[in-house]
Amino acid sequence: MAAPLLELSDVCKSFGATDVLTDISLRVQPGEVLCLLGDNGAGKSTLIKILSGVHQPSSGAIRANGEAVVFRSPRDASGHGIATVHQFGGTFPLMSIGRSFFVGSEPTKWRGPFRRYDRRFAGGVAVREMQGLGITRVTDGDRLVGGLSGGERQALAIARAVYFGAKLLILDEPTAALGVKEAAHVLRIIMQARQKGIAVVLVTHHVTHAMTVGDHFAVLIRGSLAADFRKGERTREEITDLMAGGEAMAELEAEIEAFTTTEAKAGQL
Ligand SMILES: Nc1ncnc2c1ncn2[C@@H]1O[C@H](COP(=O)(O)OP(=O)(O)OP(=O)(O)O)[C@@H](O)[C@H]1O
Repeated sequence: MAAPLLELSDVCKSFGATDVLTDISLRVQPGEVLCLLGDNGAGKSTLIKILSGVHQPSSGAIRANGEAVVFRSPRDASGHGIATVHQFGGTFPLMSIGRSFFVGSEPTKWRGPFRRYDRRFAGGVAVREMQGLGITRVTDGDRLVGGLSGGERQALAIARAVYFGAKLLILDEPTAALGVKEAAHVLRIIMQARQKGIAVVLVTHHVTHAMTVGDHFAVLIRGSLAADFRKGERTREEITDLMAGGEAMAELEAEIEAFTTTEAKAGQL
């Protein structure tokens, strides 16, 4: 079997005296969707910041395609084909779709002192790539990003990452602020990326969304890897329990049961 696209071995991260991640070992294979699950504060953001070069591990190792790597900056990670898309697509509301698609590597036309940003080319490519992801309502690359819906912005950011050669997409809560239809569309786009052999690390609180597209699941509890399993190995209830730390859900159920019993007794008096 080929070396994993990305492999973490015993990665730990502390901020001062606070241990945020402890001994995280994980593998991401090409064309697989790894869902990173966990309650608030479990360490998901810290872990994806390590994968994307924003933070460096305090200890442990990272390998990309079997070779030891150190991501000192997001640029290092993107040099290895790792692209992160944040909740609102990380796009610029006051920029046109074309400009936002090419920001940092604007295409130009003409030469020497006449060299200009090629607005038509940029807009055309951005629209074509978004349409390729099923966003057919966007037909004008000069439209402002601010006028796009949340799902369309996610699609723009994903289309951009794929166009520039991402091999691993990190999607941070991509469906959190979306309605049902838009969320479904973003999940479809994730499946399209997967079909192209792109790996996806999907951070989400939505167990249903994770179960719809995930091949591989990692659950973090208080900075440790509480479970690492593949599709079909756990039920929805087991995953929800794990995410809530198990006892929390059991306690809540017991509380609700006690409350219902008391209410029922009071009603009988
Ligand atoms: N720079 C930092 N300095 C100190 N502690 C930090 C820092 N960054 C994160 N933490 C702590 O690490 C823990 C994990 O935070 P993190 O943001 O990674 O969790 P999360 O799983 O992404 O949570 P959420 O789902 O709420 O975004 C939290 O207790 C947080 O306070």
